[in-house]
Amino acid sequence: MHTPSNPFTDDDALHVQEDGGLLVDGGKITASGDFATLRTEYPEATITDLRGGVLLPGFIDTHVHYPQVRIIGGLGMPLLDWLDHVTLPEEARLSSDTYARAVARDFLHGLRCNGTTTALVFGSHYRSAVDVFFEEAAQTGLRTVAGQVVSDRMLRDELHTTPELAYSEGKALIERWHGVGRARYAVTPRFSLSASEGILDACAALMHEFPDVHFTSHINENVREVQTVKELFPGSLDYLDTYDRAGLLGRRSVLAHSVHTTDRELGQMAAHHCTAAHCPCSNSALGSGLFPLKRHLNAGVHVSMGTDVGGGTGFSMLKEGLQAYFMQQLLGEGGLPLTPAHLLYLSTRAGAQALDMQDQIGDFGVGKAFDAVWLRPPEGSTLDAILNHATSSSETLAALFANGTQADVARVWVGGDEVFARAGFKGSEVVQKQPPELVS
Ligand SMILES: Nc1nc2[nH]cnc2c(=O)[nH]1
Ligand SMILES: [Zn+2]
Repeated sequence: MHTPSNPFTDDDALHVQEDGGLLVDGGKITASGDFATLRTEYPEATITDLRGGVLLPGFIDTHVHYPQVRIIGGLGMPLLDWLDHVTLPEEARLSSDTYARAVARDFLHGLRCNGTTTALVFGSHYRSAVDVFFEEAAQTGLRTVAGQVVSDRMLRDELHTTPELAYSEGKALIERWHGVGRARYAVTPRFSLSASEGILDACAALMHEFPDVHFTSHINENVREVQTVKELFPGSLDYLDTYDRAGLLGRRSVLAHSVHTTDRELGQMAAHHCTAAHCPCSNSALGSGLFPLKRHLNAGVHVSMGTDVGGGTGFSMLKEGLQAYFMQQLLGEGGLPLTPAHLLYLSTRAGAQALDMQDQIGDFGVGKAFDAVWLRPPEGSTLDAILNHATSSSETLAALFANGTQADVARVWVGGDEVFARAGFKGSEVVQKQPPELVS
């Protein structure tokens, strides 16, 4: 199942192929269709038998923090208290490369065992911890868009930098990592609350010098945060304007949360072709608010989804999709009722568009990379029972979002390379030269 078009504008966006096949060559999809037909057309192809499960495009998480994997689940505090008491002390521990490497491994494992194949990752404030992250990411084969997080006020001294250092360290990281293997770079001021105009200008200088890097930050997440930003930037019209004035907004800009965004800001986000990364579990856990999805879409703002680990509650994009659905339900008249097709789109293709990678990933179209997650619930599990009795593909997809967890992820590929296999599902155990019924 995949969504090669946008279900918010196309009622037939969900494509389902029962007993389908994908021909993969050099990591890319070169043909697709009915399995029996493909088998006849390509009799020499090695067959990976994925019956008994559902194959989806790999999930794309467009907002997730690598230093926060070990503090997931700090409930009971609003954003600014949670940052002070839980998050920033942990982020300061990444001054040790040894600690950073262990955290990076935990983080990357969390992504791939949940079926996430591409992520836009908030890095560390420490340059060396960002190097460590890219080194470890290269080992896993995942696609990552990541960058050094920069701030120069309001956090804690050891996490602050200067505009000069932010520029020089950012430049060195971009030259070392951007476009190397599956890595890309994102210029990442933490949020305007912890950024002077000088540091936003340093970020803009990097984006001017390297026009194809990405930009990401937070926006309008929490009422106290929004009020503080207003006081810190008296010359700006609103929160978005603090980034806009610096020249940071464009097609590759992803702004996380956008819960309390005004109509003026939405209009400007649309005009700049920015993406809002919706993080429903985090918004619920930190009590940030109910994301106005309808207002974003009506204004023409592209929306993707992120787990926001560790403000969020885990790496599962299935859980994130379900929470997005819940929150729209809770908004009543103001909400947008979401179908399983919307949830799949938000978890996959919408993320590819946010990263301007829609020509390479996000669906199973011919020419796309084979980035995929095979969901196969353990035999005897409740989800297994539900799927065995589902009467339509839409029911199946709804059940995956409502019930699916990490335990249901059996195999994961990026560019045709297997990056995760659950015990009992290692590649060789299910790959045959010929399907069993042809063996005499
Ligand atoms: N959710 C979230 N919001 C932020 N705003 C600034 N930093 C953070 C963070 O780490 N998490
Ligand atoms: Zn965040």
